[in-house]
Amino acid sequence: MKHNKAYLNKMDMTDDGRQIELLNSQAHIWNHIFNFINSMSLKCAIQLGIPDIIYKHGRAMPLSELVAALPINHSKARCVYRLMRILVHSGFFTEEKLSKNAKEEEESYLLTPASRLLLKDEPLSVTPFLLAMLDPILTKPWHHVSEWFQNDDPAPFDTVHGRTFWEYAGHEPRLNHFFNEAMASDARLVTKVLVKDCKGVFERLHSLVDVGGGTGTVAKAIADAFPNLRCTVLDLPHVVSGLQGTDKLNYVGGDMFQAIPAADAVLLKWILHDWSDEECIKILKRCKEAIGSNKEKGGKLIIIDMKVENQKAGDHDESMETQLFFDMLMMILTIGRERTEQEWAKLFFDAGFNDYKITPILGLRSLIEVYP
Ligand SMILES: C[S@@+](CC[C@H](N)C(=O)[O-])C[C@H]1O[C@@H](n2cnc3c(N)ncnc32)[C@H](O)[C@@H]1O
Ligand SMILES: O=c1cc(-c2ccc(O)cc2)oc2c(O)c(O)ccc12
Repeated sequence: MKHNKAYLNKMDMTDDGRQIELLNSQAHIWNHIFNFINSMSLKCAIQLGIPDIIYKHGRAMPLSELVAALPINHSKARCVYRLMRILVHSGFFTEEKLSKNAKEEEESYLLTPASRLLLKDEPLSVTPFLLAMLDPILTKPWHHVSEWFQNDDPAPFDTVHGRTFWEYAGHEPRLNHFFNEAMASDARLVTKVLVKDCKGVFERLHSLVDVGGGTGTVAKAIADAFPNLRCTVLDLPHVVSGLQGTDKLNYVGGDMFQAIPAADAVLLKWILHDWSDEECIKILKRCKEAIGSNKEKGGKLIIIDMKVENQKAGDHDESMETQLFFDMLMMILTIGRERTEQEWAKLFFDAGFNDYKITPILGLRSLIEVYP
């Protein structure tokens, strides 16, 4: 009889070893079952305004003062400590003991860098994304993934809502607004890095089209930072309708699968990960037509998206997990995916581009320049 290695290892194990493994496995499963408790506890803290209340307090905030400042029913006062305890554990607040009186001490809370990014008036706030992601419109599709595996819908979002994510946003002002606000807050963060650390990428350009550029946060900042550069934002008509351009920035409502206005460079930020390889090649071919073949004039495509690493056995690093989360998000909401360098290269060459350069400058995302 043949045994595989894992089976033989099990045979070698002592009773104690087997028991430890069993209990560890149970804990591992519990952590996965209860993962949603972290997101939902954070959502509750945001809805109650806890980060902003602690921020306004200006120093470590005692639990009793936090409870008094919260818009809650008095009978729930004792539960605030339990909510704060899990959020301290997950790194959103730090806790210190302050003396309450001569005999007693009391827990007091401070913000951490992560909760600062959740403040309402923080320009780079991730709160719009958190509220959008945890809204039932976007959580419901996750309950239908196995059903989707058995039908021929493009994504679980379509299974639940009967239309694509983009069609839904076009008809539901609430999702459209939430999503565009969330994208704009991310765009502010990315633009800060682009304008500071990637000047060379834009310096020789005279015109740029931001394809799927949303409400124009990135294009506006680039147009302001580079005086010789005129920018166009191309997005779906419901996204750009009513937006006012300037002499350096104009909005075009249209469809990137049909035509992209001509320019020295085309920017695609968080666009290609929404689409399958076939759709990406269509978009890339439209981009190539828009920039022509004049590499000397600086003609190029600028992509901001993730480059995922090939997963190795035993690889448990946090950034890999975040990239896997985004890949799943794209599968559930859109028909897209996150790609490895080999997958990116294949798309570029299949669409007729000649060369590319990847600069991993934006945390988990990269700036990819692609040349005709
Ligand atoms: C994930 S968002 C990225 C927005 C923006 N580039 C950013 O990163 O902040 C994708 C954008 O593509 C736009 N989009 C979807 N389908 C499109 C199409 N066929 N033509 C033009 N834009 C489209 C959406 O409206 C949305 O603004
Ligand atoms: O539905 C989403 C959500 C995101 C997202 C969520 C949280 C963040 O902090 C950042 C981004 O990004 C998306 C995206 O890039 C996309 O192309 C489609 C949908 C979503």
